[in-house]
Amino acid sequence: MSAKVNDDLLTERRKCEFNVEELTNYLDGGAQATQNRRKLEDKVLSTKGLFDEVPEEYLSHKEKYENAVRKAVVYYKAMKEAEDPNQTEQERANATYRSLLHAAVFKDNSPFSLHLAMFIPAILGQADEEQKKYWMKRASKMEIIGTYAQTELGHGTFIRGLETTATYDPKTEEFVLHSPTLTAYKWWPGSLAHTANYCVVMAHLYINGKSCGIQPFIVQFRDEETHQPLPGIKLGEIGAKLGFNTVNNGFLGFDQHRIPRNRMLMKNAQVLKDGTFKRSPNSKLTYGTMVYVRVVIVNGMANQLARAVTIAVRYSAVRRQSELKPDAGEPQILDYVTQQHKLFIGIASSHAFTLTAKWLTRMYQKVTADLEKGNLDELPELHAIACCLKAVTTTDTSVLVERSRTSCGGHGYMLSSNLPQIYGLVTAACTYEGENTVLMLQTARSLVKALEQAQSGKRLSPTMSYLSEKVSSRLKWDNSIDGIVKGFRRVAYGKVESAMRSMRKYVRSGLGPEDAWNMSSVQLVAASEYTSISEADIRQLQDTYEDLLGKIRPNAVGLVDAFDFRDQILNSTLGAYDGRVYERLMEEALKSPLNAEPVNQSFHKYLKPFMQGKL
Ligand SMILES: CCCCCCCC/C=C\CCCC(=O)SCCNC(=O)CCNC(=O)[C@H](O)C(C)(C)COP(=O)(O)OP(=O)(O)OC[C@H]1O[C@@H](n2cnc3c(N)ncnc32)[C@H](O)[C@@H]1OP(=O)(O)O
Ligand SMILES: Cc1cc2nc3c(=O)[nH]c(=O)nc-3n(C[C@H](O)[C@H](O)[C@H](O)COP(=O)(O)OP(=O)(O)OC[C@H]3O[C@@H](n4cnc5c(N)ncnc54)[C@H](O)[C@@H]3O)c2cc1C
Repeated sequence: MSAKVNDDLLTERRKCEFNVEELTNYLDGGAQATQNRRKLEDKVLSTKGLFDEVPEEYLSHKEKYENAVRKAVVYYKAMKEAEDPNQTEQERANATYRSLLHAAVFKDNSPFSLHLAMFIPAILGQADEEQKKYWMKRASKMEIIGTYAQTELGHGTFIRGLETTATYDPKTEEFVLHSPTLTAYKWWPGSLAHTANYCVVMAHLYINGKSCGIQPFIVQFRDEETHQPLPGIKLGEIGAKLGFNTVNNGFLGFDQHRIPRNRMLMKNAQVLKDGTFKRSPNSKLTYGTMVYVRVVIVNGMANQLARAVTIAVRYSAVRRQSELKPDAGEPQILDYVTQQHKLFIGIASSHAFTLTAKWLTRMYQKVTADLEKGNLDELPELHAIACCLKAVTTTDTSVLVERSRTSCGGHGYMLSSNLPQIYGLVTAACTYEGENTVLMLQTARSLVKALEQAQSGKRLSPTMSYLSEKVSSRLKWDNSIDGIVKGFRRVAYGKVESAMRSMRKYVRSGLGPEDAWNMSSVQLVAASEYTSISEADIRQLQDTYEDLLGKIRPNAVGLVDAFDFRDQILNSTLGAYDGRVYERLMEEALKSPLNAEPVNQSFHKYLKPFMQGKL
């Protein structure tokens, strides 16, 4: 018999003014896609051994990792077995695109996440056809587990400053990988410490003493039978972190470690047997895996934000507190306009990020197809837009998830609410795959070039076209949709123009271009933040903001129900569909090992002698 649903939630669901299932179908890409996703979730989540008897927050650092590896193998097998052979690749991708299935199993991400998120994409994007065929067979069957090892102890942002060397030895037709300094150690790659046995290493290639730039190499670093580190390889775990504590981020040092010539991934650049180096058509093609993951991150943010606001909105419908009017009883905290202001922007932003992610994914697929035909024309724009959207969506999501947590008061601070863990996951994305400030400056670099082109009369790409609009500074915009769009474009134009004017002022004062850039960089970052506003996203804005909040209020629970996250995926005492928050908070509290006995041994060992003055 299912538990009784909280009365307030029942009332909220009765007063919803739209068809929740229709919105769920829209978000999934159609009723069939919803059905496929639910079928996949049913199958996988019914697998034995996927869930923790003891909440993982009560395990040690080592136990958490070992438990996560146990679950990862069960989960991966369940996902493989659940695949519907009659589905197309696209249908399969759609079924997982919106699903946060892994979140039901891993509150703090999986030790396999880098294998799927970067190792396989790096092979697909950087290997030549023969290499792709061999390595994809092994990687897709999980015969090997890989990661992506680029960041070093001393360098993360500045890829051209990476110190790991790969020196070609034509006599043996091998590369010698070496970490010349401590700061050259690879540091951060997920799964690197104890899980993976292969990695794609980004290293500085030298041939006959000449630098050939940063190139990708596929490197085995653990024996496939014994899992022992190979000779010349130093490995370890980097330690406890704010989050990602089951991702097994590690360090790796090379000591003159030799690999065969065919282990350099040679889709873009090649090294022939005699050491002849054939350059890539564009050295930045080596950075392609990062562009791909930045695109994936935008969609990931939409889903994680939807999860957090689902928890917070449902809790806000159940929680009653304080007094809005005398003698009227305690209201639902969702009736406070401040609470609506905190949470409804999160619902809207999640939808905006979903639409943006779909648009960006289509752009990525088009540019990638062009690259296969040797057409690199739109690569710079894809890079600039991917940098901007990754930075803006991760920053906004981190702010909005933290706001969801604090809007739930003390219970939002409980790990059993899952809001702290979701925050830990999303805030990491402000740093990984390119720290956000650095990425915004990459976008700024493209904006400045575009404005210079516009001022010399050249045509601009669609996403930069606002820089060529002769927009009168005396523009009067009303609060119609078109007026708001025009307003954003005017502000965005003004910010780029102001940053550029500032740089020219510094150059006229005698500064070099690099120092002028640095002095104007705060303005340049601000100018980039406006690139991601596009007409489609803000067409829904209405005249006045408070009116809009009032219109959304009766539909708030319906809107988050439409995200269609099952309780196992929310993994939250505050966000369950039935709203039994207090019973769930108590159930989870009683799982604490400290509650196994009424008097803890520390009383007799320390407290009692201390209070009796005997310590
Ligand atoms: C909840 C979300 C789930 C998502 C799933 C994720 C799960 C996995 C979890 C964690 C994974 C994390 C993995 C990592 O973090 S991997 C390491 C990531 N590291 C980085 O991103 C490093 C960032 N740094 C850079 O990208 C570069 O150093 C740089 C900042 C771009 C600078 O590069 P460089 O110095 O070489 O170039 P310049 O600035 O001099 O610019 C020269 C021109 O090159 C163009 N450019 C630069 N990069 C690219 C690119 N990627 N593609 C195309 N073009 C590029 C640049 O625009 C300049 O062009 P111009 O014409 O202006 O000269
Ligand atoms: C959870 C997590 C998982 C990760 N997983 C991986 C992985 O699997 N594989 C991998 O290779 N890496 C991984 N990383 C590493 C990540 O890619 C780097 O942390 C990131 O690229 C930033 O580099 P850094 O940490 O060296 O910071 P730095 O590059 O030292 O930057 C430090 C600060 O300096 C500022 N700064 C640096 N350069 C500039 C500039 N040009 N202009 C203005 N400001 C600047 C930045 O804004 C930043 O705030 C992971 C990181 C995290 C947090």
